[in-house]
Amino acid sequence: MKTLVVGVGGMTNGGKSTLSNSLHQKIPNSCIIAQDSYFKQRIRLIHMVALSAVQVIDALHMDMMMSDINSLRRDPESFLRQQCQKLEPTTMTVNTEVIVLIVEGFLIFNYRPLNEIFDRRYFLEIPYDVCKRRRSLRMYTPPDPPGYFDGHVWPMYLKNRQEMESMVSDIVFLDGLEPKEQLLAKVFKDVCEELERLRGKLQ
Ligand SMILES: Nc1ncnc2c1ncn2[C@@H]1O[C@H](COP(=O)(O)OP(=O)(O)O)[C@@H](O)[C@H]1O
Ligand SMILES: NC(=O)c1ccc[n+]([C@@H]2O[C@H](COP(=O)(O)O)[C@@H](O)[C@H]2O)c1
Repeated sequence: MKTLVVGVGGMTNGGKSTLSNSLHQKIPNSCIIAQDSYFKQRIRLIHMVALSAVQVIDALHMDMMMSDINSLRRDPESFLRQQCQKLEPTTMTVNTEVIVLIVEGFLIFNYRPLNEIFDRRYFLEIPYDVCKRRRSLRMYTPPDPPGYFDGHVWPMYLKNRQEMESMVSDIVFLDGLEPKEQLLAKVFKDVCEELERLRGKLQ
């Protein structure tokens, strides 16, 4: 069984989870692995002053994330049977030759081993003021302290983005201001075309 791996990256509040969940709903035999589920526990509990450390790849258990992704690619059926509590609810029937794995997160393109396995890469971007407003409406654990967005989140986004652009070139940038339905239609069409190509190759 072949896995088509779709990366949905982007800045905080760019709309990654929204797009990934809608894609998952629309694509039979798909599942999501979200980078947010791999934050280190120590970082979650850390005192506010150290929150800058949260915006970097070292704050995440990328080894565990890779291990889950590799297990899923090796044997989707048994992986999903074991992990169904941990992953997003799945529309998987598994009875297929290709499954679509949607990997979403704010630093998915900043980790080389993960980067290498994507068949398609998308990056959702929104302007500074929209990002700041959307983020101010969200409640994180731990919550953002005052001044956190301008002091850490935005500067680290700029730094991580620069690093990403020096590492990867074939990213499709998406305007996160576009209506959700429009973004979904665009990516869905693209993924369907890729699936057709892949199925053609497998025959
Ligand atoms: N295309 C869009 N247009 C307007 N608002 C959006 C869009 N996509 C997501 N949102 C909103 O932005 C906020 C953050 O979306 P979310 O998908 O959780 O972002 P991320 O996973 O990138 O942090 C949510 O309130 C969501 O409803
Ligand atoms: N889910 C967690 O355990 C956790 C822990 C620390 C920070 N965060 C925040 O999550 C953000 C990334 O997620 P979004 O891209 O969904 O905003 C980071 O900017 C970080 O501040 C999440």
